[in-house]
Amino acid sequence: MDFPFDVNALFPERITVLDNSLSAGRKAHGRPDPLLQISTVIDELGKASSKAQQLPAPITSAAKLQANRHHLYLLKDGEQNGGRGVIVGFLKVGYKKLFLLDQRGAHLETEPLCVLDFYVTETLQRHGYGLQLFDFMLKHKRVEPEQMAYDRPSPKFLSFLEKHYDLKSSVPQVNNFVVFSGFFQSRSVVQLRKVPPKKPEGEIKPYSLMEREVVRQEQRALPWPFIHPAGPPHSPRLLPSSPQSRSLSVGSSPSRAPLRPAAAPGTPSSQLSDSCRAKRTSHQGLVARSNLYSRPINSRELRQLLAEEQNPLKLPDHILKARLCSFRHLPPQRKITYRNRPP
Ligand SMILES: CC(=O)SCCNC(=O)CCNC(=O)[C@H](O)C(C)(C)COP(=O)(O)OP(=O)(O)OC[C@H]1O[C@@H](n2cnc3c(N)ncnc32)[C@H](O)[C@@H]1OP(=O)(O)O
Repeated sequence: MDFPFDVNALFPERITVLDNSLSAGRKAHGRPDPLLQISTVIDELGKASSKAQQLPAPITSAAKLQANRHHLYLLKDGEQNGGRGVIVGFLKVGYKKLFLLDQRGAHLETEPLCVLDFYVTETLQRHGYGLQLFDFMLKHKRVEPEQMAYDRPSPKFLSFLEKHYDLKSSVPQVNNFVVFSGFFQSRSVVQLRKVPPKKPEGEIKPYSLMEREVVRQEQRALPWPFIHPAGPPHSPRLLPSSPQSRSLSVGSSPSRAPLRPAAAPGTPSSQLSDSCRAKRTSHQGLVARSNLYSRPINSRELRQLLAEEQNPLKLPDHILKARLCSFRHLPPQRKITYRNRPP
């Protein structure tokens, strides 16, 4: 990527490390860094990178770099463009607080160094420039590739990591970050801290845990309401906190689509995250519908509810109510008492 100014004068080193000061280090003839030109370079690279990754907007810009404690490594080829130099690419890293799941599904709070953006000019890709940038950064930060987290890595980047650093077995996460199996063995990532256990009334579990649970439950036991909890018969509200509602949320219904297998190594965790979001929404809808009843719903009703949850054209609640009533041919008023009036 060339610019209408002398890249060599702006960036004397082959690889320049920029931080939030946007200073390229050595000041030319005692003058301050030409901030405007450095900003132009960063902004143009950010745009090119987002285009290459088909992102809706750049995730790298001069303004963003100034506002964060990230490091941006900028690689030039000083001999091109009539000796004025061209920019070959960049790599941006920074520390992030992340909640990650280890191989056993334990939830950990971590603060690893993350690769946030990485780009080599199209015409210069697959010439080893990416490796030069990455190796430089590893030495500068004194970190190993498996100790790092990768923010939604592209297929090219995943291929790069596998080829150069033999990183291929990723540990599925519920966020967009990818970590590899060595991550949790590494002592230096042990800003690792176990997240204190959630209260029983806590949130829905991460998807990967839910999947494990449902497999176990499907193998072992019938879901609620086939097994009734030891609770009063007229207190059947499915609270999101109850273990029953959790088993509902993980798809124990026979009518639910087959479970996806655990994310394959290298699969971008964004897909997992999307699926997780969908399942949570479904769970919440299901619980909301179940809450319409002042008694435990039976197995047929449960199946019907699950089927409705899967149906993109969800039925209005009053039709759903009528359908559920028709199961036992009882008039609606004897059958169901609403806790909440239907909309
Ligand atoms: C967290 C993130 O930043 S994700 C975003 C990553 N960035 C992008 O996807 C933007 C477009 N891609 C690029 O800019 C570059 O391809 C980079 C930065 C990923 C790699 O830089 P390069 O200079 O091409 O890497 P380098 O030459 O050192 O290594 C080449 C290896 O990278 C991978 N790679 C690079 N380009 C490609 C490609 N077009 N298709 C598939 N794999 C590729 C391959 O493993 C390749 O080895 P191979 O040629 O033997 O198959």
